[in-house]
Amino acid sequence: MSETPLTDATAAGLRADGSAAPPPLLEVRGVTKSFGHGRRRLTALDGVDVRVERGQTLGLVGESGCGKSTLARVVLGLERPDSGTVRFDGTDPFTLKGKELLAWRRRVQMVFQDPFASLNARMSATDLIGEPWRTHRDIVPTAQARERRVRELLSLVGLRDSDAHRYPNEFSGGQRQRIGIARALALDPDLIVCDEPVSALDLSVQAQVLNVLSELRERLGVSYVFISHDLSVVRHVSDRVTVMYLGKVIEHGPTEDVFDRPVHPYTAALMSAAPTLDVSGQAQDDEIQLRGEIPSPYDIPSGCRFRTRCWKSEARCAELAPPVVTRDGTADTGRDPHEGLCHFPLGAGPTEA
Ligand SMILES: Nc1ncnc2c1ncn2[C@@H]1O[C@H](COP(=O)(O)OP(=O)(O)OP(=O)(O)O)[C@@H](O)[C@H]1O
Repeated sequence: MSETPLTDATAAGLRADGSAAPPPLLEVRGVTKSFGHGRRRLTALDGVDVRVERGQTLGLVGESGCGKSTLARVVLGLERPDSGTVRFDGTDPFTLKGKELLAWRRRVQMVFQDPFASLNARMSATDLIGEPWRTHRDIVPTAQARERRVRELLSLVGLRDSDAHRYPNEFSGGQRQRIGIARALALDPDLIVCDEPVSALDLSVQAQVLNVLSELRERLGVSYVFISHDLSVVRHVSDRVTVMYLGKVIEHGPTEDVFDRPVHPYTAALMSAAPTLDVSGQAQDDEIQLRGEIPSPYDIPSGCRFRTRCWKSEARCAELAPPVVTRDGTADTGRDPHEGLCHFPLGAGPTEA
C-alpha cells in the first residue's frame, strides 16, 4: 500500500454556498525533492502539500532536518521539485521565464533567521533596504522616489527617518531584524517566508518584532509562511499549522485545533515539550518523552516513519502506511480540514487497516 499524503486543500475548492473559491495564494501539492545519488540519496520532501490563503499565516513546525528549509526554498523558487506542483496565485512559477519570472520573484520574499549574519555591515540602512531595487529598477526609478520609499518602509517597521543613514553595528538586534523586514517589503510582496525570524532575539524583543509582522499583515494584507521551532510563537502568529516529520507532512489544520486537539502522537509530543502549552487528552503537564533519535533520512522506517519513536506503535505501524485521520478517526468534511497520518490517532480507537 502506498502512503497517502495529506491533501491540504479546501474541500473540492468550494465555498459553503457551493460557488468556486478563489485559488489559494500558494498551493504546494505532492512535492517531492531528493538530494544525492545511489545509497547517498535522501528524500528531503516526500509528497508534501501545503496551502497559504491570502492575508493568512501558515506555521511550519518540525524538528531539525524535517525539510522546512527545503520547502521554503521550493516556495521561493530556488529549488525545483522532482515531482508535484507549486501554484502561486494559480500559476506554476517554475514555468515562468524572462519578465514574467522577474515579476513573480518580487511577490515572494524572505526574512532570515539571523539579522546579524544576513546584513552586510558596510551598507547603510538605506542601501540594505533598497538593494532589491538594483534588480527591480522600475519600482523606484529616481533617487528621490528611492529616498521617499525608504522612509516609508522604515516607518512601516517602526524605525525613524534618521535611521536611514546608520549602519548595522549601530542598531540593536531587534532593529536589525526590522531592517530585514523592511528589505523584504521593498518589492511589495504578497508572501513572505520567515525562517526562524525571532529566534536570535531576546525574549522581550521577540514580541515587538512579532507585532511588527502582524501589523504589516493587517495593513498590507501580506501572507506569511512562518517557520519556527518555538511552538508558542507559532501558536501566537499562525492561522493554520503544518507539522512535518522526516520530509512528510504528518498533521495540518487550523492552529487552535492542532494545538488543542492534536491527532498525531508526534504533534502531541512536540507540544508537550513546549513549556506553556497544555495538550488536552494527554498526560497533563507532563512532557511526552520520545524514544530514541530521529532516524537517518537515508534509512526511513517502513510503514509509519514515526513508529520507531512512538509510544503507541504496534505491528501494523511497521507494515502499513498510515491512513489519513482526524481527531475522531473519521474523514473530515469541513472546509478547513484538520488531519493527521496515523494508525492510532489521539482521541480515537485504532483505525481500520
Ligand atoms: N542541498 C542539499 N544536499 C543534500 N542534502 C540536503 C540539502 N539540503 C537539505 N538536505 C537534507 O535534507 C533534509 C532536510 O533538510 P532541511 O534543511 O530542509 O531541514 P529543516 O527542517 O529546515 O532543518 P533545520 O530546522 O535544521 O533548518 C536534511 O536531511 C538535510 O541534511
